Amino acid sequence: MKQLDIQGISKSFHQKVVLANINASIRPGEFVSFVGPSGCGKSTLLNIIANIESANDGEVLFGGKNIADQDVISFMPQQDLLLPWRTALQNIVLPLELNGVGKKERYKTGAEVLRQFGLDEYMHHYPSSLSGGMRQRISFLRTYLCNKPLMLLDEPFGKLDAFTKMEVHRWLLNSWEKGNQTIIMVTHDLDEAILLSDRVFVMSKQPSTIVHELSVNLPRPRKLNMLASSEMKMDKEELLRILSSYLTK
Ligand SMILES: Nc1ncnc2c1ncn2[C@@H]1O[C@H](COP(=O)(O)OP(=O)(O)OP(=O)(O)O)[C@@H](O)[C@H]1O
Repeated sequence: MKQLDIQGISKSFHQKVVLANINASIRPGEFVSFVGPSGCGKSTLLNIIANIESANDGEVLFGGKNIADQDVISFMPQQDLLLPWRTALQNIVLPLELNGVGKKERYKTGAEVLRQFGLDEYMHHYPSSLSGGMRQRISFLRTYLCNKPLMLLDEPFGKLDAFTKMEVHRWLLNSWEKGNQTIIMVTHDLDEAILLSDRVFVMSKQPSTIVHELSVNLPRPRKLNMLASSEMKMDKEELLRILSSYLTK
């Protein structure tokens, strides 16, 4: 059963073809990643799914209907877009506020997720006094608290050090495996793509299309120690082989 259907998406900027006929079907509750060379159009594809950019050709359907007509997406873009006049806590509770959740309840929820992320000490800090990695985690939590059926994440953890990234991966796996949210993530980190995803789509250089689809061999529930497993190694070798063959073309 498919939930999200990306059908024949093409996109050009100034007569230059960036995306050329992208097709992918994603099941409800699936976690998929897109990887590919820098500048191949991964963010552009997410922007089109989120209806921030329009495609020149093709359409994106959710449940068989145009996704642009439905309120089903939460989106974490590469730039954190935190509101500078709001503290970390006030930033992450914004989606709850927009959904009419009362002040006491939204601050309680916000404080709890900040605590789980080890950021409670910074809850009353403004974005300008936070590190890039902290801002990225706040931005992720704000997106997560939108609680929509489809979450789009554009390089969500690229600024985190290895240790913090592991903690966030553990948290995300745990919370996502309990729910039924569909996630599409763009990342440059192949270990991250394999550890978290059900499938990894590989995109080629421009004009970019999907050149490979890896069905990840790791069982669910995923654990961080699977990073050292033979299945992980096998999947990573497959991705590296495909990526390197397209990089030289
Ligand atoms: N609004 C725009 N106007 C003109 N060109 C654009 C615009 N947005 C993106 N591009 C171009 O489209 C191409 C794809 O950009 P995009 O940011 O989608 O790539 P990406 O794969 O996400 O890159 P990275 O991995 O480095 O983040 C690039 O050549 C970029 O310059």
